[in-house]
Amino acid sequence: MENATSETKNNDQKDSTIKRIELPPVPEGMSKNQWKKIWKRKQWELNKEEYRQKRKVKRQRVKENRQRLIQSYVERGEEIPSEYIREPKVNVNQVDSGMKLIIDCSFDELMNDREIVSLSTQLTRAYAANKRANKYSEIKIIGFNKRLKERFENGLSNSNHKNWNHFKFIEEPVEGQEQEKGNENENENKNEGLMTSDEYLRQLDLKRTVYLTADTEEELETLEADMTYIIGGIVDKNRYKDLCLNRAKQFGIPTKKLPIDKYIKLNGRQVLTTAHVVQLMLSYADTRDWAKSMETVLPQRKIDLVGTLNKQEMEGTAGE
Ligand SMILES: C[S@@+](CC[C@H](N)C(=O)[O-])C[C@H]1O[C@@H](n2cnc3c(N)ncnc32)[C@H](O)[C@@H]1O
Repeated sequence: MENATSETKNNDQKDSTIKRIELPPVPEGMSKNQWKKIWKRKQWELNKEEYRQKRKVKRQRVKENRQRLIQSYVERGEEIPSEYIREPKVNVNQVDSGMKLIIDCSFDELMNDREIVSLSTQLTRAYAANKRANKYSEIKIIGFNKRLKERFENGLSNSNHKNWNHFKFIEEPVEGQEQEKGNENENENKNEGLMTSDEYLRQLDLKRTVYLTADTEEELETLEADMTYIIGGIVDKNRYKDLCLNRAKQFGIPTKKLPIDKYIKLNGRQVLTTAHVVQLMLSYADTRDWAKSMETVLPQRKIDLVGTLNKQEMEGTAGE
């Protein structure tokens, strides 16, 4: 044990790659606490790559040790202790949030190939988040066609997306293909069959549906069970302002924006990625705490820390 401790100490001492700079004097108009937080973040930014490397090496070491240990139990014919058996990546205790989410992916022609790949990755993130959430949501992907569908069927063929739990891909019929209803379709959209995204949006109950968009005035204050929230499935680097707002208007669907401004201050525009919005909704459905959800879901670089702390101090909204 002693050896292990001194080895760790030596490793730390040897680690000259981590740059540490003493806390400079507190800038005027800022509290010491605020400054400390900001300084900590700056130090982290400075050493980001080194930390990433360290984490990678450590993960590999832990993995190898674990495999060696397990192997030794197997070779001795002994039962593997429960602490070495990995928890499944599924949250077995999760309950239905009652909230339904739709990701509207009807924007193929507005994205380039890289953006399609990015959107597919975001959908896999949304699925992973839903699997782990304490409160899951039934999530439907509408407008599933063209390059996105191709990406899942070729590039991501191992993802087994047709069998994802609580996640349905509603395929669009391709031209000349007959509309299927019922169970014949072997993919997961058993009840809906093939359906265009427009058809899907048209049959929604407008009183129980909200299209989320950053381009509207009204804020989403809380989430209600039995409501359907639509999120735009597009990666557009802010090229198409009002795109989803106009789509919602076209179908008479009420629109709301996330109450970001009330809780945190963001660097740049308040337009989030599709995956972050799904994660935020799942987190809020569980915690009922916007500030906490935003701080855990959104990347640090996106949050303006000083602005956020000032805002929360002034408005008393931290953890509200
Ligand atoms: C990358 S954004 C797409 C931006 C696109 N220009 C549009 O018109 O929505 C992905 C989706 O996340 C949701 N979203 C992003 N930021 C949001 C916000 N601040 N409030 C509500 N929804 C937001 C919207 O549904 C949006 O369509």
